[in-house]
Amino acid sequence: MTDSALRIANVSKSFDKPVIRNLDVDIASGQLYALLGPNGAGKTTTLRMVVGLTPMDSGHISIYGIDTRRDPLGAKAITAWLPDEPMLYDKLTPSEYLAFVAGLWKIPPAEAAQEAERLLRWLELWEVRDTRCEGFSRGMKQKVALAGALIHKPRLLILDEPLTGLDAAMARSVKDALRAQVDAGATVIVTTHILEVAERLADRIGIIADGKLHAEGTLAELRAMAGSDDMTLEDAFIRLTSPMPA
Ligand SMILES: Nc1ncnc2c1ncn2[C@@H]1O[C@H](COP(=O)(O)OP(=O)(O)OP(=O)(O)O)[C@@H](O)[C@H]1O
Repeated sequence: MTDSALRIANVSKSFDKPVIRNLDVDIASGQLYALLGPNGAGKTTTLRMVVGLTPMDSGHISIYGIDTRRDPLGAKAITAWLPDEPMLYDKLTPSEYLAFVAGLWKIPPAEAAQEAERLLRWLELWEVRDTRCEGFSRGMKQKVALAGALIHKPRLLILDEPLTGLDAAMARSVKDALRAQVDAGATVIVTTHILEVAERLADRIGIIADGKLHAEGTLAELRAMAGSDDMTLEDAFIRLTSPMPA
C-alpha cells in the first residue's frame, strides 16, 4: 500500500458563504499532484488550511499521518508552502536569505551552509549568491523562494501557482526542480491555471469546483471520465467542471 502524504477528510470552510464543502482528498506519497479548478473554486483556501494559515471549520487534515490540528508544529516541520507571491527580504542576498530561513528552522549553521550551497548550485543561483535579491527578475526571486522552502528538506512541498509570470526557460527550470524533488522522494502539490503544465508534469490531477473534488486521476483517467480518450486536458477540464444539464 502507498503511504498517504496528505489526507483531507470531510473538511468544510465558510467565509461569508460556504467555500469548501465536505472536501475529501487523499494524495499518495512520492507524486506530483496538480490541483486544478476554476477561479474561486477554493484551491488556495484548501492549501492554506493544509499549512495552517486558514483555520478549517470542520474535518481533519493529516500530513504523513500527522494531524495538523493536534500537532501543528510536527506537521509544519515536514511541509513547505510557497504562495503565489512569495515574500522575500529584498535587501538580503540569496545566501543571507537561506541562512535566515535555516535559522528559523534551527538548522545548525554548518549543515545549513552545506544545504544552501547545494540548493543554490542546483537552482543556478550560485553565481548571484552574494547579490541582493532586489534587482532579481521574478523568476530568480521565485527560485530563491523555492530554495528557502526546501532548506529544511520538507517531505511535502505545496506551491500555489509556481509558474505564473515566468518565461519559458525559467518555467522549465522550476518544473525540472519540482520533478527532481519528487524523484528524490518528496511529494509535490501545485495549483496551476496552465493546463499544459498539469498535463505534462503531474502524475495525478485533482479538479476542484464549488469547494468539492469533482474528479481525480491520471490524465488518461480524467479523459475517460469526460468521455473521450483523445481529448486534451483543457477539453476534459471544461467538460468535468461544467454544470450538469438539468
Ligand atoms: N479571507 C477571505 N475572506 C473572505 N472570502 C474569502 C477569503 N479567502 C477566500 N475567500 C473566497 O473564497 C473563495 C475561494 O477562493 P480561493 O482563493 O480559495 O479560490 P481559488 O480556487 O484559489 O481561486 P483562483 O484560481 O482564482 O486563485 C472565493 O470566493 C474567495 O473570494
